[in-house]
Parts: sequence; C-alpha cells; structure tokens
Amino acid sequence: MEILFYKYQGTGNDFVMIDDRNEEFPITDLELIRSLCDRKFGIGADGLIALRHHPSYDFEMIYFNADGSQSMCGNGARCAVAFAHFLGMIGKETHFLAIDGPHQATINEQAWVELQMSKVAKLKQKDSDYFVNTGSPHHVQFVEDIHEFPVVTEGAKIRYDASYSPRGTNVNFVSPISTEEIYVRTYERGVENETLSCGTGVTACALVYGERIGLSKVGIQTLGGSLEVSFSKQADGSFDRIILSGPAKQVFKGSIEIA
Ligand SMILES: N[C@H](CCC[C@H](N)C(=O)O)C(=O)O
Repeated sequence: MEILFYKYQGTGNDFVMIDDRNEEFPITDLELIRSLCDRKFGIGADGLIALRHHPSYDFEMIYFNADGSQSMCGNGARCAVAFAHFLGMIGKETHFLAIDGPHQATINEQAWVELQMSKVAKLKQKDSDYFVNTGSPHHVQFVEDIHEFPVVTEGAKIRYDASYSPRGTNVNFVSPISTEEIYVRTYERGVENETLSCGTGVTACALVYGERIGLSKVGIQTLGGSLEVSFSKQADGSFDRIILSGPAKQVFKGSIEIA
C-alpha cells in the first residue's frame, strides 16, 4: 500500500504528518511508525501525527513519538493546526482534540500558531528542580551554561531515574538570557535524544521561570528557533489560559510504499 505523507517542523521539532481522514493508516502498527520515523531507514522524524475526523471537534490529532509511544506534543499540535489549515479543514481558528483533551488554536497568514495548552494544576518542587505536567511530563533544571551543558548524558540520567519510573519523563535544562527570555534545551522521552525544541517542555520551563520572576509572558530560545508562552495564574495556584506560540512549517511531501 502507498502512503502519502507531509513533513512538518515547528522550531526544528519534526514530524511525519498523515492526512488520515479515511482512517486507512494502520495506527496500531508501532513497528511501522518506528520505521517511518527512522532517520536512516525511513523518512526520519521526532514523531508521527495522524489527523482524523472527530464528531465533536474540527479534527483529532493522534501523536506518536519516534519509538511508537504516545503523549501530548506541543510543537506537533502547532504543526497539526497548520496541516488542518493547509487541507482546508479549518479557517483561522480551531477547536481540536489531542491525547490530553481539547485545545483551541489560531493560525495567521505567516503560519504562526497560537495554541492553548491544558491547564496545569501545580509546579512540583523536586529539591532545587521542578516537575510540571503540561500534557506530557517535564523535569525542569536551571543550569549555568546552557550551551556547554551535556544535555544527552545528564538528561538520560534523570529520564531513567527511579523516581520517574516506570513512565519516565522529558528533561529540560534552562538558563535565563534576559529578564523576559530563557534558553531551553530538552532531552525527549520517546525520542531518547535531545530534540531541537519541545513545545510542552518550553511551556513547563516558562511556567517555572515566570512564577519565579513574576512574569506572565516568557520568550524562549531553543536550538530550533524562538517560541513564546503566556499564561495566567489562578487564585488556587493553578495555571490557566496557557498559550504556546510559534511557527509551524510544511517542509516537503512524499509517498512511501508499505507492506
Ligand atoms: N516534542 C513534543 C513532546 C513530545 C512528548 C514526548 N516526548 C513524551 O512525553 O513522551 C512537544 O513539542 O511537546
């Protein structure tokens, strides 16, 4: 069977995107998903997203990490919005479903996507670090020199730490650049490597940093480009109206033969 696909990237976090409105893609075939994401033997991507119809939403986004596991993906969701817009399924605004629940988003002519993230109940302190669930689990650690930091080795240690077993966590390292801006590098669970950017990860870091400094909007630099996160803190200490904003781009399209 021939599968048509598009390749998208959001600040360098890259995805195989499949228009699966006819539900023909074998979504339970994790071996296939792994092989499509393989950078040497397949198309190559940090994850794969299938877009499907949903009776109550504009679309449903089904996201897989490169290893076939599932979680919420912020950059992937921004790319899925751009893809739904490209397919003509949505206009400038959308209400769609992801694994962590419903999301609203807007897209403008420059393919800049503003995505509403799920509410965050609390920022959990872990010694001098933090743990935040933004739809995916994130450990947040401030470091002195982000550019020199060994993200893969130190990230893997925390990702496989017994305190996060058995599901593990994504791990983010953060250094402030200015009062309103931070630099974030992320080790991603499910990719088991550093990615160029992680949307749910930078969201977690922005909440932690914003809370520390008393800001409700934080600029973020990643290896793959710039993002912005704004939010509002509620009286009960939770975070609401969390918006992750940034670019989402179609890179190429192609087809691949599967058994
Ligand atoms: N890159 C994604 C995160 C994928 C989540 C995944 N790595 C996990 O928690 O299993 C993002 O932009 O939010």
